[in-house]
Amino acid sequence: MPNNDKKTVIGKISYTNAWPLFYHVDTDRLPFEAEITSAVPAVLNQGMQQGNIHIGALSSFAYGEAADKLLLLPDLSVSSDGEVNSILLFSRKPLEQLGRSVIALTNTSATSVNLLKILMHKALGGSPQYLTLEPDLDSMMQSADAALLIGDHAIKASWYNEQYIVTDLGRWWKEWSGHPMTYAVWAVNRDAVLQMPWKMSRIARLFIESKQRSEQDLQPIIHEAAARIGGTAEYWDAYFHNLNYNFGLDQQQGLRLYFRYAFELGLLKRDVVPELWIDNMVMQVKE
Ligand SMILES: C=C(O[C@@H]1C=C(C(=O)O)C=C[C@H]1O)C(=O)O
Repeated sequence: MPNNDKKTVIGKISYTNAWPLFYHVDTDRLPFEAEITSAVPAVLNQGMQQGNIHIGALSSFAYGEAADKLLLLPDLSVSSDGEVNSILLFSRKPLEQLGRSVIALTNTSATSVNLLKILMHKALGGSPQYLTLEPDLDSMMQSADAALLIGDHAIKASWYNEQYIVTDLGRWWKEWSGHPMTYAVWAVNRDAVLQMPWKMSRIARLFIESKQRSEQDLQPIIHEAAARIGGTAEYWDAYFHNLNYNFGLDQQQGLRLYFRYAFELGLLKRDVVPELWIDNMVMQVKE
């Protein structure tokens, strides 16, 4: 249970895709102590589920697993309406031939690995064998017919890959389901909301302000991404503009459907209806 006297901990996705919602978050502006912990989604998911991180970003699937402990913050997500460009399945064979194959999954993700399972099962009628491995394309492909990578690992692999077929999971999901896909959400611990609501809403405001400043001017983020990860400014400009950082009705419905399919396949224990924390009130997303 979060302790009011302890430092508030904010979870930050280390992948570039989430930068616009974190880039301008400056905890020095807060009238209380808060620290940011930056990690790949799988690590943040655990921290949020266990209550060691009070507020921040996590895989939407991990929110679904712990919806009884967490509430969603409104208007924040990492989503795409079709191609995402950084959730990629690299394969030796075309998709249709992967139904009985061995697929290596990155150990950094929760949403995308379960999205792949849903698509493989429901869209393709397949039941591959899955292995969870460190996100390294070459070593993953030594023990599998296909490999799923996300985030900067997927982006870098897409730059050097010459031999594998690449399937974009955002595009596959959109073509099959007709909906956008939400990969990351921003959530807050329910106990933290009860114990320190004003601190939590101050931090939630920092995310919204960061999003607004990023919308006004993406240039600093684009240039830092090119300098740190590689690639051209044009690449990053297109990448960030393609992602959607809202959590509107379209995204909510897409996520609700994803949760339903995950429940039907036994990947989630409950059929989760996302709940938002808005103006100190808890609201269910519209069905
Ligand atoms: C768009 C992406 O979304 C990410 C995918 C996640 C997952 O699969 O669990 C979690 C957080 C997001 O940052 C990406 O990593 O490329």
